[in-house]
Amino acid sequence: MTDTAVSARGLLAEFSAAGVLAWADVHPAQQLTHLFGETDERVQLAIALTVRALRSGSICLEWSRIRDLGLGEDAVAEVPPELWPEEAGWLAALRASPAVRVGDGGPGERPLRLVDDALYLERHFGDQESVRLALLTRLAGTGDDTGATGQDDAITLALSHRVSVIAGGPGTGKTHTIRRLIEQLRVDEPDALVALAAPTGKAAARMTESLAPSAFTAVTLHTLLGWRPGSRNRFVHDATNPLPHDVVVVDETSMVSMLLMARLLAALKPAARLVLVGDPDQLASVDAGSVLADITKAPATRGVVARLERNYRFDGTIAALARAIRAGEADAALGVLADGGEHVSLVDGADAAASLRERVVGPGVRLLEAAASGSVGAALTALEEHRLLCGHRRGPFGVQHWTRQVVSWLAEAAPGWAADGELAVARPVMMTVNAPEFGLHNGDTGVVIAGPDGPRAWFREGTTVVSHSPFVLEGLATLHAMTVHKAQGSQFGHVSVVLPPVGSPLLTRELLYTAVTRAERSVLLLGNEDAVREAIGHPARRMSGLARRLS
Ligand SMILES: Nc1ncnc2c1ncn2[C@@H]1O[C@H](COP(=O)(O)OP(=O)(O)OP(=O)(O)O)[C@@H](O)[C@H]1O
Repeated sequence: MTDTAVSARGLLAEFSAAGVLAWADVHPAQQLTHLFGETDERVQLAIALTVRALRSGSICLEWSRIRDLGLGEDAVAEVPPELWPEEAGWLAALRASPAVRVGDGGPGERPLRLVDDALYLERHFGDQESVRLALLTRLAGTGDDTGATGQDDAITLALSHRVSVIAGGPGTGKTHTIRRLIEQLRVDEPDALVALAAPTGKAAARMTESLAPSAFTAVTLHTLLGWRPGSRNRFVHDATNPLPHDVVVVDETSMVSMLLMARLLAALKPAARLVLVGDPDQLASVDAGSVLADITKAPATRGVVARLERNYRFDGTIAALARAIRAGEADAALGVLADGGEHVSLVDGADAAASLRERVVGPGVRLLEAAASGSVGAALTALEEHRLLCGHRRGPFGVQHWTRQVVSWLAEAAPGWAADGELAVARPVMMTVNAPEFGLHNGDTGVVIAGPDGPRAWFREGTTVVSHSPFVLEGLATLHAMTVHKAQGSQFGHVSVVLPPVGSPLLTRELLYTAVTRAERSVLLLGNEDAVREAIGHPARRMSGLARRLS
C-alpha cells in the first residue's frame, strides 16, 4: 500500500489507487479544503486533479477534457468510469465552495478560481491574466492585419509593433531573420538598446554563437530579469524597475513557461518592442504553460504573427515528414516513411535493433579512434554525427535501457571501447546541471580524452573547444542516449528515435515532431505504424485558458 492510499479516503483514495493521483496532488488538496472548511470530497478531487494537471504542464483543468487528463510516465492506469462524479453536480459543488472564486473579476482571496468551466489555482490564473492583459495592452491599435509569412515581412512586423511573433520550424530562417532585424536596428535606430534572451543557458549560448560575429551576447531570461538567488519568482526588474531595453528578442520561446512570460512582460517598459521567436509545434516548457502555442493561435494576435514556412536547411523528405506530423496527417507521414529511402525510415522488432546497431557503431568507433589519438575536434564531430533519442527515461523504451544496449554493442564492435570505469577515455558525456562557473549548461555534451595530467572532458564552445577535469564537474553523466525533451534546441546529423509504446502518455505529436526535426540528414524511427499513428493523433494540448481568453 502506498503512502497516498494510507492517508487519503474516498474519492482521493480511489483515484490514487487507480494511479491518476500521487501524494503530491492529494496532499495540497487535503490541506486547502481543510483550511477553507470545505468537506465535499468532489471539491477535494477537483483540486487534486488540478494539481495533477499542473504537474504535467497545464495551467488549468478544463472540464470538457477532464477524462483525458495526461497520466504520469509511471502510472499507466484508468479510472473506472463509474468513479467519476456526475459533472453538473460536481461543478455546482465547486461553484458553492468556500475555497473557490467564480468568474474572472480582480484578485481573489480564495485559493481556487473557476472561469469558463476551467479550474485554476489562483496563482496560475494570476500569471495567465498578467500575460493576457499585458499582451492586450501591447496589441492595442494593431488593427485587422493578417500577419505575415516571409522573412522581410516578419522584420517589418517586429519593428513596428510592441509585441510580435516570429514562428517557424527548424531551418526556416528564424536566426537569420533575428540577425537581419538587429542589423536593421543598428542602421535605423543606432541608439536603441537591444536585448537578446533565451529560456535556457544552452539556448542562449547557441543564440550567441549563431549570431557571431556580431557583438551581441544572448543571456538567459533569468539573467536579463535579474534573478535573485533563493527566489524562483522574484526578479530585480519588474513593473517598478523596468528593463532599460527598447527591443527584447526572445529565442526558443516554446520553452518559456507562463510564469516567466508574466514576469518578462511585467518588466518591459511600455514603449519596448518584444519579439518572440520560436517553433510553436515543439514540446512546450518544462514548467506549466504552452505560451508560444497559445499566443500564436489566439484570435487577438493574428496581425502580429509571422509564420515562416519556407525551409532553407532540410532535405526534402525530413521536411515533408515534419510537415505531415505537424498537420496531423498520419497517412501522409506513413507514406513518407514508407518511401523515404535513406533519409527517413520506420523499423520495428529485430530489424530495429540491427538498424540501430549499425547507426551507433560507426560513429562510436570513430569517436573511440579520435579520442584514442587525442583528436579533440574529430571526437566531438563524431559525437554529433548521430544521436539516439528516447521518449522515456526508464523502462524498456527508455534512455537507461538503451544506454546499456549501446554500451554492449560498442564493447562488442570495438575491443578498445572501455565500457568500464567512470571516466574511461572516449566516454561521451553530458552535463545534467548548469555550471556557470565553468561556462557549461545543462544539456551540453562532450567527450573525455586522456591528457598528460589525467582525463579531460572536452566541450565545444562556439568555434573553439574547452576542457575541464571531469573530476570537478558535478552532474557529468554518460551519454549514449538522451530524452527528446533534452534534445530540444539541438540538431544532429543522424537521429534515431525509440518511440514510446502505444498507450504511453508521452506518445504525442509534439514529441514526434520535436524528435524528427532534430535531424539534419536522416532519421530512423524505432517503433511500429500504430505508434506513429497514435503520436500524430495525440497533440499534447496542455490545458490553458490563454488562447481562448486572448480575443
Ligand atoms: N533568406 C535566406 N536566404 C538564404 N539562406 C537562408 C535564408 N534564411 C535562412 N537561410 C539559411 O538557412 C539555414 C537555416 O536558417 P536559420 O538557422 O536561421 O534557421 P532557424 O529557423 O533559426 O533554425 P533553427 O530553429 O534550427 O535554429 C541557415 O544556413 C541560413 O543561413
